[in-house]
Amino acid sequence: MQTHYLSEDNSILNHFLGQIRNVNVQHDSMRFRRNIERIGEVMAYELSKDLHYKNVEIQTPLGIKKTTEIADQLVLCSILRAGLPLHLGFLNYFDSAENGFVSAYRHHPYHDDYFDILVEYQAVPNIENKTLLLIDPMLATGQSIVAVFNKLMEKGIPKEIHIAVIIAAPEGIAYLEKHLPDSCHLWVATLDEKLNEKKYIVPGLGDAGDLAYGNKL
Ligand SMILES: O=P(O)(O)OC[C@H]1O[C@H](OP(=O)(O)OP(=O)(O)O)[C@H](O)[C@@H]1O
Ligand SMILES: O=c1cc[nH]c(=O)[nH]1
Ligand SMILES: [Mg+2]
Repeated sequence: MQTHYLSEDNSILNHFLGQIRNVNVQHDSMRFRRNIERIGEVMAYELSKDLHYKNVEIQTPLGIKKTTEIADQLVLCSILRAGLPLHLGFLNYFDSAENGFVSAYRHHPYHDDYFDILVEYQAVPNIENKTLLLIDPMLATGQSIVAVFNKLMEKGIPKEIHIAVIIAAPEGIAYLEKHLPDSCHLWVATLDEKLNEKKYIVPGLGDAGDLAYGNKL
């Protein structure tokens, strides 16, 4: 797996990342969602440098300009709920992409310390031979992404696969390296220290889904 880290240079990306982490700012849920969306826009721009392009000629009012356009057929697929605002950011830039949505949640069948991932809802277009962007803001254990990835592969084999996350724990990256094909690209906006005993990312930001959409039962 080829992993790309996006926040190593100074840029406006770090400003948005600071706001989604900051306990004095992140509880403004409209700003939180908008910042996640803005991060999606920055990530889409960075990822676009790695796509394939075709030559085109554009007719302007005064002449013809030779330029390039994205040649790939993109499918954006995000994991509910927290993937929604990040998905929107990617879609703002990749506006002709097809879109898929898959649910995944941590299910605690016995006690708080054990969970498995349930993938129930799927609304996904044909991904065969296309460029799949799998989108989720948080890569903690990596189990949600791998569970969703395995479900998606039942539907077809994409030509290329990019996974885009905002905050990643080293444990999650190691899990993806073990369970996903080597050809996958992983795009990480920022790398954190570790997971805590509840498998939350430290320092992380807390629960991305709750911050975006409120607490759930
Ligand atoms: O790497 P993992 O250990 O699988 O954890 C990461 C998952 O946790 C979050 O979703 P969550 O389960 O909180 O659902 P939500 O978006 O509905 O809040 C996040 O958006 C990922 O999908
Ligand atoms: O730190 C974490 C881990 C899983 N899900 C989140 O939203 N945050
Ligand atoms: Mg959550």
